[in-house]
Amino acid sequence: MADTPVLTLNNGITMPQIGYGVFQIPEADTAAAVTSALEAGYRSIDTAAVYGNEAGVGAALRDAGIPRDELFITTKVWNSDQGYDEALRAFDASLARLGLDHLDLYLIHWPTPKHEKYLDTWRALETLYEQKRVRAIGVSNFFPEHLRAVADLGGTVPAVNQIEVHPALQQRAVQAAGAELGVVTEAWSPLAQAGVLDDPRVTSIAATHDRSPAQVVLRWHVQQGRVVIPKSVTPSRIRENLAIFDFELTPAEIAEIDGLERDGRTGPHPQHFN
Ligand SMILES: NC(=O)C1=CN([C@@H]2O[C@H](COP(=O)(O)OP(=O)(O)OC[C@H]3O[C@@H](n4cnc5c(N)ncnc54)[C@H](OP(=O)(O)O)[C@@H]3O)[C@@H](O)[C@H]2O)C=CC1
Ligand SMILES: O=C(O)C(=O)[C@@H](O)[C@H](O)C(=O)CO
Repeated sequence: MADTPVLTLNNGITMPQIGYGVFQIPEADTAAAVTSALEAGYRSIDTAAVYGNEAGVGAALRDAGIPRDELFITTKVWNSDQGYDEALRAFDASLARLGLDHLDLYLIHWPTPKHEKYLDTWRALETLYEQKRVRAIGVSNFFPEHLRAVADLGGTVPAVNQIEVHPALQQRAVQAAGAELGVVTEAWSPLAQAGVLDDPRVTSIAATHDRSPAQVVLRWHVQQGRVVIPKSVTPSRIRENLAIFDFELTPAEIAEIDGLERDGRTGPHPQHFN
């Protein structure tokens, strides 16, 4: 297994700092893509019920024969399954598709504030956690007010908030609110779906280190303590994205990449996505 650094979550369990994301990989291609990732050394896989490819992830896991305790598998409850009973049922369906008997991390995919169900959904995740069917529970696309509302329930604090973060959208207020509560930030679309890789500031830093632009952007994330889950279906890129733990950006280089911020959201806005 590749020597991937881990972060310790607020319940004491560890999570690899890099994982492999499978959004937009068709179900028919998912097993092969995940197999490439596992062969490259990834042990953390990020999927979601709505991606429609949990069964492909499960097939690759079964074929790989890697001991279950070396894997870290995340999936997410979709918006239409929010609510206490609905989320419990959605969890069972995801586990069945994955062919697993427990998950490492289960996330509420979006707060969908209009429906006002995310607190009930959170209580369902707490039940699953208490039953030891999932090793950690968290949220995704939560703004500070959603995080605080969950924390104010007085039960389990989310271990992770998976949000869109990349050089063009840094979400510092959301990250700070999470840090205050002990919530690790996991960056989705960490490469801005490749939209920041040809910026001259990134390519110049990459040339200095004899690395690719993607490696520089992923390194910018991990040096700031975030988990990253880049997606690629290209085996050489899958390997390249994992090879980011043997070089270091200087504080000036980090600051230069910080300068790419431009409110460059690529996905839906959490306040309006239901
Ligand atoms: N919680 C949420 O709401 C969301 C979660 N996610 C999660 O985050 C993961 C990653 O996000 P995603 O939107 O896929 O975007 P990424 O930022 O990971 O970018 C993926 C794109 O970058 C390309 N790419 C990957 N590596 C390289 C490289 N080394 N050099 C050049 N291009 C590269 C890929 O191309 P190619 O595949 O052709 O190689 C693909 O087009 C998802 O798969 C999913 O797991 C994503 C969106 C929302
Ligand atoms: O990829 C995800 O995890 C998402 O939630 C979104 O990208 C979402 O599915 C979407 O694309 C809605 O248009």
